[in-house]
Amino acid sequence: MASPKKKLQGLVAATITPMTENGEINFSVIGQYVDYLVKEQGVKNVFVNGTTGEGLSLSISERRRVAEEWVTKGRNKLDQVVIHVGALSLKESQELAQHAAEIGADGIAVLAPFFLKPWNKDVLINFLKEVAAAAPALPFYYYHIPALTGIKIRAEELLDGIQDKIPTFQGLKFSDTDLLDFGQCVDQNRQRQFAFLFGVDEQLLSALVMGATGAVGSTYNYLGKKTNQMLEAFERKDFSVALNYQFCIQRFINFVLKLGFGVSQTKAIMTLVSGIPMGPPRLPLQKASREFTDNAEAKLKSLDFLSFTGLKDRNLEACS
Ligand SMILES: CC(=O)N[C@@H]([C@@H](O)[C@H](O)[C@H](O)CO)[C@@H](O)CC(=O)C(=O)O
Repeated sequence: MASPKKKLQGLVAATITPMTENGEINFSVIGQYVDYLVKEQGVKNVFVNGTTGEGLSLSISERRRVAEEWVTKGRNKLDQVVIHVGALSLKESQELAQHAAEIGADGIAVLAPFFLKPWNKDVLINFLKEVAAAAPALPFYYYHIPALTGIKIRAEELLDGIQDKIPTFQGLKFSDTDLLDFGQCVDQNRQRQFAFLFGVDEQLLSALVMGATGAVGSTYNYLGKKTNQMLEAFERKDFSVALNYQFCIQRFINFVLKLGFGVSQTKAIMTLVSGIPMGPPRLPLQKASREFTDNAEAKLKSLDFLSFTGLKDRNLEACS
């Protein structure tokens, strides 16, 4: 069984994989990226090679190198580095899981294989179990993201008895809006010390009420500080302040969702806010348009999410 080390909690940034203009991974900025998350956003956990990190668009050797870079650069700075090792091939997933253990990662996460699909819970568990067994000392997280995998097996069902099959099972990364399913995962596992990590940033407050112990998301790369303020307000039971923060964050996410928001746009926003060049995404994704970035920048400024003295006086819709 995995050593019951520190529980993964609080905000976890779903990391972006920085790329150069010609589509190669830009390893050279990852150290700077770690410092930015810790110092500017107060985020000390990362989820590497997931959706935001374009993990499934990288080669296996690239995924290994990205994981190594985050573990190395995060040493003594980050609390936990969790590596997503899901793949369509069980062998590749096992190789990545073993590699994560060798380099000293703090945990692994796996999503459901989504081309040749597991059609029921038992088959999916068998797949996850084989991957987890390749890294028997590492905490294992299931990455539930049905809108992208097309696997609709409810997380509640999957969690039922999961530790009997996967002794290293430590938690769930729940990237879905079904709060009934999420709530039941928490409710039915109260006796267990699982981490329940919510993955829909614009709905995090509702998930905290349901018992989320943390959150993994793309926006914590650049809205980590604001979201941490929401978590702090929730902790001290100042719910109206927490709601105010959530509404503010929603105003931004709602705005960009209407423009068309995904990994490419996350890269553009993060470049703008952090000043660290994240580069373009890899095909089949397309670079965010200039128009998108300009609109996102104006919105960030109007919400006071990006320092800009010009608007401060009018403070159109600033959040505090
Ligand atoms: C579909 C998707 O990309 N969801 C994001 C959210 O953080 C999402 O960007 C945010 O809630 C805005 O909708 C995360 O759940 C993804 C994630 O954690 C990952 O990159 O692994």
